Amino acid sequence: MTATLAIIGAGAFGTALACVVARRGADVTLLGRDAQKMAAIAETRRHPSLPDDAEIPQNVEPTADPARLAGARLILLAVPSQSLRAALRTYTPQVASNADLVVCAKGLEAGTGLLLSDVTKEETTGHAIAVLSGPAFARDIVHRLPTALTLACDDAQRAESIAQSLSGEMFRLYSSTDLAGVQIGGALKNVLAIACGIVEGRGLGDSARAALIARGLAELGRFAAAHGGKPETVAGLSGLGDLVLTATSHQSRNMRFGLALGRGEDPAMLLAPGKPLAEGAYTADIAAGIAARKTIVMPITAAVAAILRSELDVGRAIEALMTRPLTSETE
Ligand SMILES: NC(=O)C1=CN([C@@H]2O[C@H](COP(=O)(O)OP(=O)(O)OC[C@H]3O[C@@H](n4cnc5c(N)ncnc54)[C@H](OP(=O)(O)O)[C@@H]3O)[C@@H](O)[C@H]2O)C=CC1
Ligand SMILES: O=C(CO)COP(=O)(O)O
Repeated sequence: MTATLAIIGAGAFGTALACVVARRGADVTLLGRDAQKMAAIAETRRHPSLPDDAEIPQNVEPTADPARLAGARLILLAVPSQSLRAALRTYTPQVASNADLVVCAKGLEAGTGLLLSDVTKEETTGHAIAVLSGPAFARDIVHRLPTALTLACDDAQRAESIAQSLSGEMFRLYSSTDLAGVQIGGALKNVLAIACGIVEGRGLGDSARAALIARGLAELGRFAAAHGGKPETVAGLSGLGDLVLTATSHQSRNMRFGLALGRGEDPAMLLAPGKPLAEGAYTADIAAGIAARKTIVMPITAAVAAILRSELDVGRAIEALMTRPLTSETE
């Protein structure tokens, strides 16, 4: 089988995306880095991070052989944000020069503060680069529950054609040209989900959560605007949509991470190797640094970053947020 679609990163999301595309009848290469794990997925047609009743279709080829990327014309990048640059360096030499690349991770790069599309641009030449983001848990996707996400690319026609080729049964993609706005929504909602988890873990009530979502969305909007993102993107699937999902569901790893912090667990222990991925724990510090340099008002993001650096305890953070000078809601 030579698949024209390949996914780099065989975690929960990469595998769910493989399932959705394969159900349309397309052959899919699912590339992971651990040959043993990939052989087990190929044998059992199950993924350890997905429910047992989610069978991986036979037209998905789980493999650890990068040579299998050669025939693909559309490649989804579904590794965690901080692994993206390394994965691009390892795998893109095997990728056809006319393949389109779709970034599916949600974060900013530590050290550079770059959007992941810009990391991809730096590490590749000549490929069209798109991003996929929006409210959808891997489990919901594999269970064929209705989901809607945004596919963004600078080139509107390319965004539409990639959205067409990935959309499937109960998996609906809307196209956009706002690469920055779509990525910033996906990255920052994880930080705000951690904040909402903290609020719930502390037992601060539903009113506090609602206030945090609204004021968090204002932060997300200011950060997006400073990077050229559009207000309508912030109000759409990849902004408000994903923020509401992640900040209110215990399925979210970022929300669960915040819950544990709110109950007093040590951030370092929660980030130890082998613990579930919480992208917002990295994004908080990166975004807070950018906000400080560019003077973007982001008190919630700054508080989450300070809690994670153990510079502020949760009680003091809440007190500081509630005693900030009163301002207009639109500032
Ligand atoms: N899970 C979800 O519901 C959703 C996730 N996302 C986003 O997708 C991204 C991935 O998340 P998710 O799949 O859940 O994470 P997981 O932790 O389930 O999986 C991450 C996968 O990436 C692999 N990986 C890490 N580094 C590399 C590398 N350098 N080269 C190759 N593979 C690598 C890991 O391999 P190994 O197993 O060998 O460690 C693992 O299989 C995140 O940015 C997340 O925010 C977006 C929407 C929904
Ligand atoms: O991005 C997601 C859903 O849209 C997944 O969120 P978590 O990474 O917090 O589980």
